[in-house]
Amino acid sequence: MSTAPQLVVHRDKQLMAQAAAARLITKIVDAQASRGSASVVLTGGRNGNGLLAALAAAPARDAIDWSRLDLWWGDERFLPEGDPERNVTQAREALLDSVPVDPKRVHAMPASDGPHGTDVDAAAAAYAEELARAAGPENHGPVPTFDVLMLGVGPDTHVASLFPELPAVRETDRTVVGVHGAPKPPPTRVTLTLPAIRAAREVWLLAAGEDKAQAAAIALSGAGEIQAPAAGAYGRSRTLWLLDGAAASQLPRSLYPPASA
Ligand SMILES: O=C1O[C@H](COP(=O)(O)O)[C@@H](O)[C@H](O)[C@H]1O
Repeated sequence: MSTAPQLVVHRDKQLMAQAAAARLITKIVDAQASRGSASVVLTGGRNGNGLLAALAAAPARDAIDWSRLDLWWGDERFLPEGDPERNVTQAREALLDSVPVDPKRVHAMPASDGPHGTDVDAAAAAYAEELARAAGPENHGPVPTFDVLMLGVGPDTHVASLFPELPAVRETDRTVVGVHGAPKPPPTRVTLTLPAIRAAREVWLLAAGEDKAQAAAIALSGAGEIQAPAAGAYGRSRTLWLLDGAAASQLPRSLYPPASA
């Protein structure tokens, strides 16, 4: 069942990143207190990396027990290990190299020079198996119930590497698929599908900047998920859109929250 999106609009991009980082710290600490460990799905892109950099700079990051945190990715650019365009490379630079994460709990998606070579479909299947192995009987299907799954919203309404009208956004069975011919470089990618995204307790969509304004307005105004993948991303208990004023500037007034800062 879909959860109705809740919106929080912050003054600007920097404040949004800092507030989202604070929110994430609290979520992780609470999950670790109640379930022993936490699992978070990271996103690539400017807003996702901005949040990670804000988290790295937040003194409260030390409240997290980094050894009891599983990190997954919503998508990956299928490039060689260490390529600066890979989402995991950027996450390492923004945050992961400066905190004591357990390397065994950092579940990066495969690289194009990894065990599956350039076979992106095999790489996607391997990640699906890794997720299935991590899912317990208490979870809802072949992926763990992630505590928080974050998605940067692209200017064309894509989330993860689910681009409008491409086959990946139509997938209803598999949890991870290879993407061929993505309109944003690089063309070959690995992505979670909508069914995997919807297994998360909370899905947070990040949209900051003027170039996200139209995408946010379309996705939040009743568009279909095939044409606007962001519209199909929701969590089991909560779907939260975190925006800045610029990204919220084209939202219908009926959606604009009364007083957020
Ligand atoms: O390529 C990607 O783009 C989106 C959005 O990125 P942004 O720079 O426009 O914020 C991101 O969510 C995705 O993870 C990434 O692979």
